[in-house]
Amino acid sequence: MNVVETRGLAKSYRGKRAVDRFDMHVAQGDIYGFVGKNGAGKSTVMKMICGLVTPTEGEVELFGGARAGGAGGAVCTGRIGALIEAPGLIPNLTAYENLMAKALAMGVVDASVRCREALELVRLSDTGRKKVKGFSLGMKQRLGLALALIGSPDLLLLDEPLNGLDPEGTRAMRNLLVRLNETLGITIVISSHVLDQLDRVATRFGVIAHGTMVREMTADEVQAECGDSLRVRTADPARTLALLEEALPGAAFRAEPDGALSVSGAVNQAAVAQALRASDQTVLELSQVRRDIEDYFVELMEGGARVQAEAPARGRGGACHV
Ligand SMILES: Nc1ncnc2c1ncn2[C@@H]1O[C@H](COP(=O)(O)OP(=O)(O)OP(=O)(O)O)[C@@H](O)[C@H]1O
Repeated sequence: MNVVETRGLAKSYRGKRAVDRFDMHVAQGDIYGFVGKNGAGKSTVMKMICGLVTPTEGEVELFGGARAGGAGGAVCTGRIGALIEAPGLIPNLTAYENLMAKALAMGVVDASVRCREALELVRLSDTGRKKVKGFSLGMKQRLGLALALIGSPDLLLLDEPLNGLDPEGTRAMRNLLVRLNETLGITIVISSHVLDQLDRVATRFGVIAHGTMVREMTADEVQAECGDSLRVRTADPARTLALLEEALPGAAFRAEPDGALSVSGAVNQAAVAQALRASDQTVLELSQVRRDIEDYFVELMEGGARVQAEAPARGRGGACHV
């Protein structure tokens, strides 16, 4: 079952599209890495999912039950915990008091027990009488997460939860998210503009550029696409490209800045070597390289931006595209 599915979702601010024709699919149990540059539309999408912002067009389906636009959002908000923008902590209260304030406002049964459990989960049980204004950024982020956990949500929406954390804080937060996902079965959507914060935890990725979904893929698909490629350098790159394109129809080629060719897809080193030998090319280099995941996502984000820039003016209410 998809916990979140959006269809043709769009949001305009003062006539300008922040999100457009946006289709997203988050399956139950996913840790969904939602990746996009600053201003790509991640927060706006997350706010529409949890009902904080009303879509201009399209719909959000949550937990398999359709709801059009912002209508009906209240039905599901109890099942969603969100940490979007600042966590809204009260600086003069302790961690426990902050949690209790929210739990009581939500009418949570056994509020005290639930708050202590949440503190335990985020490893803040030992903060006692310390006021939140004295917390580190990492502690505040973890308390923000504990606030989002009040009400025992099935889905967590976390907007840039790793922003500004030092390496230790980042690791603690990542481990915590994996624990919540694995032990409590919570589906988690985490947005970030920095991929290396996500690639160790996400099981699925969605890449957004200029408000539109560029690509969704599982972590395994990303690994496969970032798998080994070949680097070929010869004295005559243009001729080599023409030759390899003809000899290896299943391969994809990319010119590197130094004149080398990167060859990926259904191809192996022996096939390339054979094609080059057959044409009497002088081979300066033929080696296997692993593609950098960060580079791959940047290419996707920039590819999406190009598609967006080249797209003709659209009418309103069109079909969904991925
Ligand atoms: N309330 C608003 N009023 C007007 N424009 C807005 C509003 N909220 C967002 N926008 C615009 O919508 C676009 C998408 O913003 P959004 O915050 O969703 O992006 P983001 O991917 O979350 O960026 P960041 O990583 O910087 O948080 C931006 O151009 C932003 O300026």
